[in-house]
This record gives sequence, structure tokens and C-alpha cells, in this order.
Amino acid sequence: MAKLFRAVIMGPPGSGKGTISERIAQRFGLTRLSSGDFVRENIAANTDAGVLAKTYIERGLLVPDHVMTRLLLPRLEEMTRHSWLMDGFPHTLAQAKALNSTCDLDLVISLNIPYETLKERLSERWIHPASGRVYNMGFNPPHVQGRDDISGEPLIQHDDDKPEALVARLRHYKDVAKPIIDLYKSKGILHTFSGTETDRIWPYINSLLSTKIPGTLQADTQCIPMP
Ligand SMILES: Nc1nc2c(ncn2[C@@H]2O[C@H](COP(=O)(O)OP(=O)(O)O)[C@@H](O)[C@H]2O)c(=O)[nH]1
Ligand SMILES: Nc1ccn([C@@H]2O[C@H](COP(=O)(O)OP(=O)(O)O)[C@@H](O)[C@H]2O)c(=O)n1
Repeated sequence: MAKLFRAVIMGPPGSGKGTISERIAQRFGLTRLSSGDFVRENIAANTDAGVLAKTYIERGLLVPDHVMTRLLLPRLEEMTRHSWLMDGFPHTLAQAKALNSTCDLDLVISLNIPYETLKERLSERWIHPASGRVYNMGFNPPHVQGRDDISGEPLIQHDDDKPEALVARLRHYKDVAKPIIDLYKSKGILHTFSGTETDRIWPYINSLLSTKIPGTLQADTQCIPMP
């Protein structure tokens, strides 16, 4: 049987991870896992990890590694027979090492987007919290202002997209991402895409994945559950 396919998409806040992973999921049939959505679901459900995570996210800080791995790794263990694309995890070298000891990644996409572009996009980002659908007042506005296209429910802005938290998040990203990028580069699985527009980057990602994914979507390898 063909091999499963596991990929990670990395990039600073606003770099288009969510937008691109949605396109990849639709085009290639991978299950998209969003670490940000997963944290927010836990906050909404008031789980212990969610309550803890909220205190960091509100300040634009990364959630500590042990909280993130406790949230994410059990989710991956449920996915042993699926191909998936993980958005936003790992965020630190410790998370990358924890992921590494759980399963082998086939490919890592790293988005390299200029700082000014990120700031601009995030100030215009609006979300439908129930579905995770993302809008941008310039790039992909909702049909009716302030309302989700499908449900008609109100859109919100994440607390951590507001300017106070944003500057801190962007500053942190560079420092924490460097060792992870070096790690994946040394494994020969890193692919970096640079630019200011998702629509220009997408064709390159699409053609890369077209060469990597065919025939890999049936189960015969497994993630090993963490002890
Ligand atoms: N103007 C513009 N906005 C974009 C582009 N690509 C994505 N966006 C928007 O930028 C914001 C951040 O994108 P998102 O996919 O959420 O990035 P993430 O934080 O890396 O997951 C969202 O509001 C997107 O709709 C683009 O090429 N141009
Ligand atoms: N591995 C992760 C993923 C998310 N997070 C936190 O969750 C927030 C939202 O995650 P997200 O993936 O929606 O962030 P964006 O990069 O899409 O803006 C981040 O800004 C972090 O505070 C984290 O600390 N560690």
C-alpha cells in the first residue's frame, strides 16, 4: 500500500498558513490540522490547557511547549492512519523535537513574507470563530460586511491580531523559528516560499506537492504514540 504523507506549514502570523493549508487540503485531500484553532477550541471549552493557554495568547506570547504538546500530540495519535498537514505546530525547537519523536515528516513548507505585509494583512483579518473561516477586508472580503458568507453569523478579530499583541508575536517568530528551520533544512525536507501575495506563491506550492503526493494517501505507515 502507498505511504502516508505528513507535512507542516510554518511562517509568521499573517504569512498565509491558514489560507494556503486550506487550498492544499482541498486540492490534495489532506486533513488540515490547525494548532491555532485547536488552542482556541480548548479556550472556548475551558479545558485546563485552554485556560492556561489563554493567559499567554492574550499577551501575544507563545503558549509553553508542555501545554502545546499536551494539546497536539494526542490529536496526532488519533490520526495514525491519515495523511495530514499541520498548520502552526511546531512553533519552537522543543515542539519540533517532540513531533520528531512521534512521527516522520515528509515535507515542511516555510513561508517567508515581509514584515510590512504581515502587519497590513493582520490588521484586516476577520474570522468566523465557529468554522475557522478567515476573511481579509482587502484580499477576500465577506459578501456582507462583518458577516460569515455561509452562516451569516458575526465575524470577529482575534485578540492577538490587535496591534499591541501583534508586534510582540512578529518579533518572537524570527527568534524561535530559526533553529526549527535549520533542523528541517538539515533533514532535507524544507521548502521555502517568499513573496507578498498568496496567489503568486500558490502555483509553486501546488506543483511541488503534485510531485510529492500522488499515490501516497493510503495507510501503511503509522505515527508512533508518545510514551
Ligand atoms: N492582501 C492579502 N491578504 C492575504 C493574502 N493571503 C492571505 N491574506 C489574508 O491575510 C490574513 C492572514 O492570512 P492567514 O492565512 O490567516 O495567515 P496565518 O496567520 O499564517 O495562518 C488573512 O486575513 C488572509 O485572508 C494575500 O496574498 N494578500
Ligand atoms: N504551536 C503553537 C501554536 C499557536 N500558539 C499560540 O496560538 C496563537 C494563535 O495561533 P495561530 O496559528 O492562529 O496564529 P497565526 O500564526 O495564524 O496568527 C499564536 O499566536 C500563539 O500565541 C502557540 O503558542 N504555539
